[in-house]
Parts: sequence; C-alpha cells; structure tokens
Amino acid sequence: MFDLSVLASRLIVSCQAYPGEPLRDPRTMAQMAQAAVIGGAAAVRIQGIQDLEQTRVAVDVPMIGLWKDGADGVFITPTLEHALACVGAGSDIVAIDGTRRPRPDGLTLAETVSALHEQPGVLVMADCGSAADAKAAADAGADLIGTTLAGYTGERPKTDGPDLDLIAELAALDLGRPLIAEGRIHSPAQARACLDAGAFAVVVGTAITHPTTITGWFADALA
Ligand SMILES: CC(=O)N[C@H](C=O)[C@@H](O)[C@H](O)[C@H](O)COP(=O)(O)O
Repeated sequence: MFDLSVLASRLIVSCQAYPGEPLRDPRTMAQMAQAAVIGGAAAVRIQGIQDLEQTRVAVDVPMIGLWKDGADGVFITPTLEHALACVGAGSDIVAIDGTRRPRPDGLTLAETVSALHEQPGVLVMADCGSAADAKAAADAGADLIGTTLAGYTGERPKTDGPDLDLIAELAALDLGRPLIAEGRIHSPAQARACLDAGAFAVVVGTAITHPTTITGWFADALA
C-alpha cells in the first residue's frame, strides 16, 4: 500500500472518455494519464477495466480505479463485483458510489468496504453527494471521502464550480479521512480554493482531459 501522504495538497487527474466519444480508447486514456503525470499529477483516476489495465503499465503514480455502469442512480462502481474487477486491473484505490442509496447487489457500503479491505493493500474512496453521505461513508470504513457526486444526487445544488460550501463543511466535520475535492473544478484558482476550503487533495477531470467540453467553453465565449 502506498503512503497517502504523497497525495497531500496535490493534483489528481481524472482521464475519462464517454461512450461513443472519439477519445474512448484505453490506449488514448493511458496516454492522457502519462501526459497528466508529466504535467505534475500526483495520481490519476481512471474509468473502465481496459483503461485501468493499460494505464497501470503506462504510469507509476497511484491509480484510482472505477467502473461506471450506466449513468443513473448508483453507477460508479456499483457492486462489489465491479470493485473487485478494478482491483484486479491494478487500482491502488477503488472509487465506489459512497451515497446512502441502495446498491444493486444488495450489499451495504460497509459490507462492500470490508470485502475490499480483504484485498491486500487496497484503499476505498467513497464518492459522496452530501455531508450525510460522507459521515455514513466514514462510519462504513471508507479510507478517502470524495465530493464527486455533489450536485448529482439531488442533495446538493449543482454549483457552477466546485461545491466549496460542502468541502468546508466536510473539512470542519473532521471525519479523520483525507477529503478529496472532486467535481466541476474548472480552473487552477478553483483547485487552489478547494485546498483553502480544507480539501486534502483535488481531482480535476473535464477541465484537463475532456477536450470536447473545453472546446465548447471557448466556442461559446465567441458565439
Ligand atoms: C458525476 C460523475 O459521473 N463523475 C465522474 C466520476 O468519475 C466523472 O464523470 C467526472 O469527470 C469526475 O468526477 C471529475 O469531475 P470533473 O470532470 O467535473 O472535473
């Protein structure tokens, strides 16, 4: 198991392409991860088993793995089976849905986390949508708490940028686990603001690795 302190105050880059998109290719995402590491990413967050396998051999930094199945409800690594597949593909940390919603395999979050902890060296990141989720995920034994799903589960507003209020609230709760800011962090200043609000580390995806969206921002500004 790597020492989580290597991620303190650092940038984690999420490299994901969505179904049907031109960059959706495991080799392309592995190359994106390599490019992010050269730029200073301390870790990468990677979706899908093939992407994980190819990225594992391409970069040396810690890898947060997830497997999205669907796009509604509980879809981020929804079952223990999905999570174990992410472990098998080389994830150091497995990111799983960390909300209080029922999981499709009927396991509780605590049962899922403890089954994953039976795997040597594996850490679990709970992707949460609210402070109530984060508290429950800490109680369930998650090793890292992420704000990934804030604005996507109906419990928090979908802020334009990161949900800094939630980050500050979670930091004040002092859950005893690293707090990972994730979701709609679109500029270096916003990333810095997440650390200033109390986050331990910051995940940026779209603003670094999703050129179609970034292009749209520029195109819209010119329209
Ligand atoms: C809600 C959801 O499905 N989030 C996903 C989680 O892995 C990804 O689609 C996001 O890109 C990732 O969280 C990083 O966030 P952003 O791309 O906003 O920097």
